[in-house]
Amino acid sequence: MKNPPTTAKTHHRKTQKSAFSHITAAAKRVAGAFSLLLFWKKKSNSNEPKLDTDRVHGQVIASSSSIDNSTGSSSRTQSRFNDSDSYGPSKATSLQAGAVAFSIEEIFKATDNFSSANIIGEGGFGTVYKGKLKDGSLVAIKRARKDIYDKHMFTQFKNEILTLSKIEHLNLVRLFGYLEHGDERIIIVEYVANGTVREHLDGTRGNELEIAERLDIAIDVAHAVTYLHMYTDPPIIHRDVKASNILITEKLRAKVADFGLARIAAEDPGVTHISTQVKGTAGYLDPEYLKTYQLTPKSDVYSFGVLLVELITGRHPLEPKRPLKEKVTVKWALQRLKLGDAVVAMDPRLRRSPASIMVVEKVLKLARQCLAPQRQSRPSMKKCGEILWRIRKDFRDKNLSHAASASHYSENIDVRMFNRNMFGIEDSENYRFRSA
Ligand SMILES: Nc1ncnc2c1ncn2[C@@H]1O[C@H](COP(=O)(O)OP(=O)(O)OP(=O)(O)O)[C@@H](O)[C@H]1O
Repeated sequence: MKNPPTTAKTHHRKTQKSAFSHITAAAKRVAGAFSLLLFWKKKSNSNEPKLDTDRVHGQVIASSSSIDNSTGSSSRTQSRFNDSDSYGPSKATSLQAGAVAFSIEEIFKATDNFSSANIIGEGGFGTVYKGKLKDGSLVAIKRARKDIYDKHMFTQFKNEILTLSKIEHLNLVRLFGYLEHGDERIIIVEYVANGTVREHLDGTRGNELEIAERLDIAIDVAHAVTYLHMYTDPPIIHRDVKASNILITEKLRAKVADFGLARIAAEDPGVTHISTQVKGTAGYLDPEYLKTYQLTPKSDVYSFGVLLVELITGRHPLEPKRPLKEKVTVKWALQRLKLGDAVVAMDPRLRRSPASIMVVEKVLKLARQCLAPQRQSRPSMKKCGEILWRIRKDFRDKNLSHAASASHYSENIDVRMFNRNMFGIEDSENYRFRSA
């Protein structure tokens, strides 16, 4: 891989800790930790195991009503995990004294008192500001909307930040820290200058990504998520892989953002999933996760499949204004693939060439695997990265051979031009006749 997963602070999990201690630690860390970011809706009173869905800023929160929303853990989760806390108060306090805890003065200074001139976005969590820290580093400062404040959840979220702030990967947006001050809840992350993949695909940013750039972005995302699945300790399931969570650098490389929905995965190899509320974004949700509430890394693979289709078609996963057959983009695109005319699903803004059409077909084939209804049939994220690498190599090879034959062709043209000038041959028919 071009960017092999590396880190200074996390390690490949080599040691098999006891299943119990891992699950216990994971459960406490994940229990409801990210509900704040989701604008968690208040508890359902029903004990019927039904699926409630709610939509906030395009996000869907679907939860079994047997779930205890105050902790964010399901009854099923609780039966698997107990309540001991690996981040006891003293440990948390000592860690909070580190770089992850910011002061309000630092944030005021960094954002020029939350000047509207520094606003760079608005999301489910609240307003996002661009800021500059004392040491000159640029950061994105995410200020929670006050109406979503929930102290209990934020406390747990802080614990999660302690874990996530240790994660470093070229293709992951670095989480620097947080601030809790009065009714302010703020998260500080690495600033990424060039908008989101969605903005680029929508044409509101940049000059429309070319197929090679889209391929690079897909590879970057595959690396980032592979890293979360395989090389963090404990493993992490992102849970919200989507085009608007992929930030783009000035060099058009991708960084996966928004660990707001991340879950620490169960590490015991015997535990294949964790049971949890269904959270994520409409159009990206793994159908098996929706059905069973069981979250595995393959749920990210499913969302990644949707992202691949987005990159190829340029369309949003759900396109309500389109004709019936085209409303669900993955269905439509995979149908075109099945009919042998994948090129119809190709973003009309992409340049058509034998090489780019080949990429479209191959990437859609990979997307089809990622979108398999049964998670066992989906490839791992690592495998996705490897397949994309091969596709990129094939693309480059094909481009090279195309360029070589084009230069051969242009040499012939030069000869023809020379002949035309020398022999006064005016039209191609004559040329063909005379040169034969
Ligand atoms: N690290 C960052 N660097 C630069 N810009 C960012 C960063 N994070 C967010 N933004 C900008 O702020 C916008 C809102 O981001 P945010 O993560 O709050 O919401 P979202 O992911 O777009 O939506 P949702 O919260 O509903 O998933 C983004 O679309 C992006 O333009």
